[in-house]
Amino acid sequence: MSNENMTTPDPNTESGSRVESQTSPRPGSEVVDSDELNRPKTSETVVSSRDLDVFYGDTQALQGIDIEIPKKQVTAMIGPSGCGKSTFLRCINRMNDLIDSCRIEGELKFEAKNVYDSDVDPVALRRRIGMVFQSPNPFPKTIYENVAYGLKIQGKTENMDQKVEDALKSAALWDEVKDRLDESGLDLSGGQQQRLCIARAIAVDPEVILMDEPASALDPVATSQVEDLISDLAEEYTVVIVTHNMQQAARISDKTAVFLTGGELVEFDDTQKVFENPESQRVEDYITGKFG
Ligand SMILES: Nc1ncnc2c1ncn2[C@@H]1O[C@H](COP(=O)(O)OP(=O)(O)OP(=O)(O)O)[C@@H](O)[C@H]1O
Repeated sequence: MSNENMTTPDPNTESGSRVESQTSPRPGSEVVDSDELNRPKTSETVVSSRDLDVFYGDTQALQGIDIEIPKKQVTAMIGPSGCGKSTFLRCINRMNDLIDSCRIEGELKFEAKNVYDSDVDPVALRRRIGMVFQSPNPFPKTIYENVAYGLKIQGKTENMDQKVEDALKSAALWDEVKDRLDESGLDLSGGQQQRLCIARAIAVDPEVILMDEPASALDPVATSQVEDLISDLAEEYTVVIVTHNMQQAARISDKTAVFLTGGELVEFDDTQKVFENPESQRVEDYITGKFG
């Protein structure tokens, strides 16, 4: 993904939000454990926060968030509308810097470094922590140029064709577009456009990919393709995904963080544990659809 895109919030991340209605069976019935996802468990933490508070003006959006996000796994953030999921996601690569009223207290580390230290360059940070938004937002350029753009910005132009091909293959899009690389990215279907945006994000070889409801604008077939892709991506990258869809969190994530109203992180654990045997009654009530 280009730096421009990574630093430009898509307005759609802030709008059109909805909580998917609960359907039977309970989301936990679809939990797939990490072994089935073919991901070895790692205890290495890549992103962590300690006592993180976030305010928009006088309104507190997140309260005292402590979390340790493991490397090369999928971590899902779920919870009712307005509980602060997107706010937390945007803290990780400092997208909230773009919001004047936003103030952050506490610690948020990427690897060993507090990302809010004064010597951290947010643009450089966003090269290592890419982002994919709710609505696919390809540039009005060719498919090839969409993927090559970030590489060009970074001056990584050697073996460009191969890098573009590799990114499109990693995004499970190559076979569908290899004969039309010179066509506009905007001519692709919605699901293809979202995979193109994922290819754009991974072309610059980030370590973490943040995804804010990446499938919510897609039809069921495209959603399923993107879900499969997210699972595959975790072999190479750390993925943090915000989703309103609890079944989706249960299907594709290793870890689940449940935020509840008031900006509290109420539970964070293995996805299977959260959906099948949560510690908190409030989480149990939320995932069984008693509120939210
Ligand atoms: N730019 C902003 N300015 C002021 N308040 C904001 C801003 N963005 C979010 N908020 C407020 O912060 C709180 C958390 O919002 P956030 O978007 O992080 O929640 P969310 O859980 O992602 O919600 P949703 O699921 O509806 O997308 C909400 O009360 C919201 O109104």
